[in-house]
Amino acid sequence: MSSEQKKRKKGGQNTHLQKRQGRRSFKEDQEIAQLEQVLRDGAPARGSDPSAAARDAASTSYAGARTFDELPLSQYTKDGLKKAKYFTLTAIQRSALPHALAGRDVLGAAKTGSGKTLTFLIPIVEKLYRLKWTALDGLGALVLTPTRELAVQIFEELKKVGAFHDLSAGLLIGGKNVADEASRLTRMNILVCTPGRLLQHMDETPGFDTSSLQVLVLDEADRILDMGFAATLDAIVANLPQERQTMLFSATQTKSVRDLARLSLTDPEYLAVHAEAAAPTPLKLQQGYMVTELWQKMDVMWSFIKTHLKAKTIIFLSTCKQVRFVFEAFRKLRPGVPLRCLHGGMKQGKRTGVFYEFCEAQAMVLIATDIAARGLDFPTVDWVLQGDCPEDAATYIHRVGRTARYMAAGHALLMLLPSEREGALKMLSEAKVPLTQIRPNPAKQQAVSPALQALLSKDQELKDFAQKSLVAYCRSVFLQPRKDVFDVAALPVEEFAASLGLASVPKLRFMRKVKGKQQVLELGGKEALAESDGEEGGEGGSEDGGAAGGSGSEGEGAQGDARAAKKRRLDGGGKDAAAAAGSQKGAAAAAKSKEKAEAAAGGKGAAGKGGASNKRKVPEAAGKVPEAGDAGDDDDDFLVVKKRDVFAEGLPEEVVEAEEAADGGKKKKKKKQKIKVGMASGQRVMFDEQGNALDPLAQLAAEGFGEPGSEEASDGEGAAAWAAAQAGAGAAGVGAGSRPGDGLYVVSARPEDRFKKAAELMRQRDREDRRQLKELKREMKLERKDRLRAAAAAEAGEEGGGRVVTLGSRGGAAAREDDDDDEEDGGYGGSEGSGSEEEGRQGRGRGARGGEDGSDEGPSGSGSEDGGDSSDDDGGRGGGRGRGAGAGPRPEVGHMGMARKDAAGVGAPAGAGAGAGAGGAVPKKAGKGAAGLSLAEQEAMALQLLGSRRPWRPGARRSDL
Ligand SMILES: Nc1ncnc2c1ncn2[C@@H]1O[C@H](COP(=O)(O)OP(=O)(O)OP(=O)(O)O)[C@@H](O)[C@H]1O
Repeated sequence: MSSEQKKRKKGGQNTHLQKRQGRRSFKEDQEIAQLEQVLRDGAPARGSDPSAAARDAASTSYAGARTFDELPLSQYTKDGLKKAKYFTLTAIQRSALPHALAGRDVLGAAKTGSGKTLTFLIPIVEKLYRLKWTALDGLGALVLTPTRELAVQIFEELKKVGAFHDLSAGLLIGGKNVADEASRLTRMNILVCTPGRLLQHMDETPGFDTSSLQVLVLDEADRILDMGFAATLDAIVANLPQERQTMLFSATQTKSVRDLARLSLTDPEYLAVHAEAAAPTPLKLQQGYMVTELWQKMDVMWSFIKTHLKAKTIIFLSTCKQVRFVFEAFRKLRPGVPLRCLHGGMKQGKRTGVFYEFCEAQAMVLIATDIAARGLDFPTVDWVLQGDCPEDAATYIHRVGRTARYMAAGHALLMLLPSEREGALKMLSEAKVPLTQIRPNPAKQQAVSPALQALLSKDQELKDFAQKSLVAYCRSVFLQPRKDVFDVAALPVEEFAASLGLASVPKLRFMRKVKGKQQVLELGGKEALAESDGEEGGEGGSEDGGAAGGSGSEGEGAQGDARAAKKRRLDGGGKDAAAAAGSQKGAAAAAKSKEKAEAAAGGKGAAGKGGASNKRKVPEAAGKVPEAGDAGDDDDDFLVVKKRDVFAEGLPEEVVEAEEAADGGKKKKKKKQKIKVGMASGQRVMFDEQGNALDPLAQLAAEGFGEPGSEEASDGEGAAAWAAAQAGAGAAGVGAGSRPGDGLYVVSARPEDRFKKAAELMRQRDREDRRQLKELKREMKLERKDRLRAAAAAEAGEEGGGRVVTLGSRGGAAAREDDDDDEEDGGYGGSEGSGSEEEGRQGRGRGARGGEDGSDEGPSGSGSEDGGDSSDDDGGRGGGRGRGAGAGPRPEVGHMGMARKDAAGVGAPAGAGAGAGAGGAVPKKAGKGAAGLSLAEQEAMALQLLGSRRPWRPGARRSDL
């Protein structure tokens, strides 16, 4: 190292040391002084909306700023924003940032996807910068979020905003090793965390000091303030200094004075930028609802998926157990689009993997609980389908807010039971949610129940899932506090069970049949809960929170609270529930016939076949049911009844029905292509280089069976046969003799011999295939083990302090200084870390696509199975061979479910996944052709081949002969 370099390095270290001691460069000091002055002099008037102010370049006021450059921000923050391509402010940023930068308490409310995250991250980073915060100053800011995924997402955004700052940030979420996290907490300046884990550290980690905290942020504030987190939050706040800046953000903001008092806000600025808007949901979001009988739900969801194969969709269901069952069942039926699931019962690594995978997918269906309802910024989601009615309008707004984010458009469809229709529509219209009724297109509806029945009869685990799913759903309805919407007595449980593929209804102790109708027992809340908990083997549905009345913890470590809250609610609400259900009986019974008639009209698909009766008629022909090869054609056809704008009520019902009938009739005539799932094809199908299916004999011939020069031809028998054929081929009935080198084929004279030989050869190849497949599986198993080991190592590394990052790449010396720690701890420093992460993401993305390829191209082949299934098993990190992607050398990258570009994920996945899919698949057309030929026909074809004047070459079509 030259002396100049040494000097520079020393200088850099000195600078870093100075910064650690709170000393800044002269330039930074100057900038900070200037910023302080502008913020003081130009602060917007209290109670004003800065976005309404006109921008005056001459004035010192920064109210009315339209771009980040016009705000009094440090150059480091401006550079970070520029690097992340953020230039102009969104509405909430225009309104709230000027107040927040001035250090005021803020209550920000704005529609989903409108940029609230930056609105609180920028002031945090700026405040700590202006205070010349250093590692020695400890914790300066806390961001609380209700879910782990949201915390991860905010942490990523923080890395962008703070890319050029010298601040350390950590991610504290449940599911990690607390002891390891503890060792590093003291070094953190900014923490993004879920409440449960933070409180745990406050209770258990010696030296975790929050006394100098400057900023507290509650993202999804109404959720954190609600019953589920109440006790946790109160305990956290009790540990924080009174004097601090507090900011609350949500699309559905709380105004409850009681809530705000708990946080001791000081003269907060309430900024609700879309309060006057016609709707609380994004403008470009098209929203519809569909009335569906409970027993039609599976069909409708399946049909929706099958008719939106190219879309990116989130399906929300009430409970973990429903999500698990629907995911597992649909996955086995291979709809033709990758499926993933997300719920609180999953391990954290898997959850994070699915989160990133769904972020990157082009077309995918994510089946999720309300754990995914809030804050998650999945790019380009096309559809949000709510399979179960949300517990309240806020949940509805957050769920649909996963689509149509920022400037994008999106679609949302809500499925309502006839018994929920009136109450839910009233609840949503009070919240000003614009909804239009949509009817399913009967011609596009597919019944899935027969396939489910078949699956469940063979798969005990899936059957258990189905039973638990049914119980969890009924219980969630039973526990819903809004009795004007949810009526457990109105649930047609038997028909529902049949629609899930169950032969009988599992025991529901909280419901009892009385005179053929299900009625809620007049049980006390606790009793009901105890019974239903016991029923599910103690696997409480509390993790699903949402459905259980909104108090669930979403698996965030506040389960104690959730359970307590649930019990409280039940104590007070159980009897109410029973009473309400009782009082609803009469009205419900009266309303039911009308509702059912409407539902039957609305859901003519299955109902059309099943009639308008309430009784579930499970379609008889199991073959009719969804198959991998079934058309998943035009998006929206399922929802758009022909010649009808479903978002604008139009044609009279009779006309539509007539059209539907006519259409349906036509469609029925079309014979559907089927692949017999699970049935052995009995035939090997081979493909030439162009991918054309070849019949076995042709393939054998093409590959040189009996060909001169080949083993067969060169052995005595082959040569003799050739000679014999030359001499008197006609006598042998072959007539195909030719000289070696002509490219014609010489075979044994007797067809039986030839077939015997061919059969033996095929058997040999089958054996070889099986061996190779076994080998492949073994390799994949080893890979998976390696990956798991790497992931475990990464987790262990990361658990050593959650995720930690030093914000800022300019402190090169700092980054270097911390490098050792970062490696050891599974953290990573500054921009280098994010760079490799980006690469990793790409790698993993490709891996995923490899899996998709495998899955899509080989519906029943081994390749597809390896690709599709195992990708799910692994938390959906790509499929096929591409799954090796997870094993990157940097543990932190592995933990986040991402792979490095140089890992197997790039080269191998698509090719391997697709290859395996194609190789193992039995495409219908080819399989049928081969299977359909009798021995004599095959013989005739062989003769035709053998008698051809032109040699058969791989790649030649049969018609070329
Ligand atoms: N000023 C901006 N310019 C460009 N894009 C932005 C800007 N601010 C935010 N975004 C982008 O808009 C998207 C939504 O932002 P964000 O997640 O902060 O929304 P939100 O209001 O918090 O939504 P939710 O209520 O669902 O939590 C993100 O992808 C973000 O990168």
